Amino acid sequence: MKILPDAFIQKYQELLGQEAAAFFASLKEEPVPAFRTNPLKKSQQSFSCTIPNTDWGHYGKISGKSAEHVTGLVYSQEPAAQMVGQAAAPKKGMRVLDLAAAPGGKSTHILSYLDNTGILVSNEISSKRCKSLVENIERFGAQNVVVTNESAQNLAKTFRHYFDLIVFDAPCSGEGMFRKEPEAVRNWQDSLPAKCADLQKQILREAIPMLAYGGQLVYSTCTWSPEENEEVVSWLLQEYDYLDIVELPKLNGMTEGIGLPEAARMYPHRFKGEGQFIAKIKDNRDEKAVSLPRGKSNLTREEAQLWQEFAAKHLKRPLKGLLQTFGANLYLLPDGLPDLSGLKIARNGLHLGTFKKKRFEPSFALGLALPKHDIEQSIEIDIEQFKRYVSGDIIFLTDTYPNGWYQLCVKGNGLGFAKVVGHTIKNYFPKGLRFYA
Ligand SMILES: C[S@@+](CC[C@H](N)C(=O)[O-])C[C@H]1O[C@@H](n2cnc3c(N)ncnc32)[C@H](O)[C@@H]1O
Repeated sequence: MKILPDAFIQKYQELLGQEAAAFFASLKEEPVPAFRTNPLKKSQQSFSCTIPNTDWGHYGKISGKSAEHVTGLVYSQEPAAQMVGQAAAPKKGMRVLDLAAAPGGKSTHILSYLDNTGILVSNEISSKRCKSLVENIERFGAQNVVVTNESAQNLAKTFRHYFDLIVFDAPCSGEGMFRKEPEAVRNWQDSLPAKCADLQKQILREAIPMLAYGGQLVYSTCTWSPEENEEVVSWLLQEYDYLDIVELPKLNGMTEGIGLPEAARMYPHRFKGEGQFIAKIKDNRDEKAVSLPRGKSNLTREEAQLWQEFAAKHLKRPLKGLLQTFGANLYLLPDGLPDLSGLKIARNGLHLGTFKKKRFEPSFALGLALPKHDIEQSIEIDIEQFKRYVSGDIIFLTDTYPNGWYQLCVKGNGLGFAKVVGHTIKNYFPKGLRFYA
């Protein structure tokens, strides 16, 4: 790690008193790698080193080139960040907004809880960061998520009082990332926390109108500065008299917020992970249903027929939701969304495939999202074939299969659709994702 700024040392010396030495020593240690398994994938594996008090967390590193990563069975996320999704823990059927979502750690965790019920709007303001968010969401394989590329202010025009839960993992001074990202140390200045706090309050002000009556908000940062944490939460509670703070259980070495015991802090000398702050807030008003104009299907009769033919031949169960096209691409949106036409959309629900001159070609995303028992035809490939396939090669078959579309599976989980022609599987692994394993 880079040398800590003097002003940082002085600030945390004062704040932590006798604990400061242990805190500074922990910042010299290596970061703690970890991952979550994905309960949406039907072929599970057992991994060692479980993180206590979590449903899916494990300590350790999983290669980004492994079949487990590429099929979305695991998502790498350090242990303290895992506590944010856990604090949010949406119930099935909820409408959830992840307001600052890229690259997707909290969103994929939320999707694990929702279990393909309800709706997640996963939003990221930066279009560059949105790309990795979409990739990570697709790999995770959920059918109930839309990715938007918007400011909170614009989102609020569409989603007034809509979300049962909003997770705001705020842009922050990133002190908790000092061990993982040397740049966070380089960028730190004494004045940075106050600047970040101003932005956090502004975004919260824009986001609050999207909270449903009786809804919940989880606010988190990966920094320790009280300005961006307890002070922002206290401001929020003062500004909106219908918001209350909810007590978070202090697990695995979490500590209470400073002067705000309901909130949780994670320091690496106490909690095995990086730095994090979490607060959970509840709108204490009575729940009240709000009706918003709904989105509509826009398929032509020919498109609807081509999709139905494909679905009848290849899928064992009909997919539920709203079908919409964007150009030649067909998407499935979760039921119950308002009309999204005023928003910049990065992923309009589950990408089902593409219409090509009188035929329908299934997408990579669909083959990742569906479990093999929901698909008529699948082919299991071994690890050597997996390595060749992800590098862009075709696969030679020893058995005979009728020509057509098959879901490819590795270790039991989908790796997209591919076409069998004679004794070969043609390569449909997206060019932008190819690599040499
Ligand atoms: C801590 S990161 C989010 C990490 C993410 N939740 C995860 O778990 O993978 C904060 C995000 O806030 C976004 N951001 C920056 N300025 C913003 C703004 N004005 N409104 C909304 N989001 C913003 C950043 O682009 C960044 O992706």
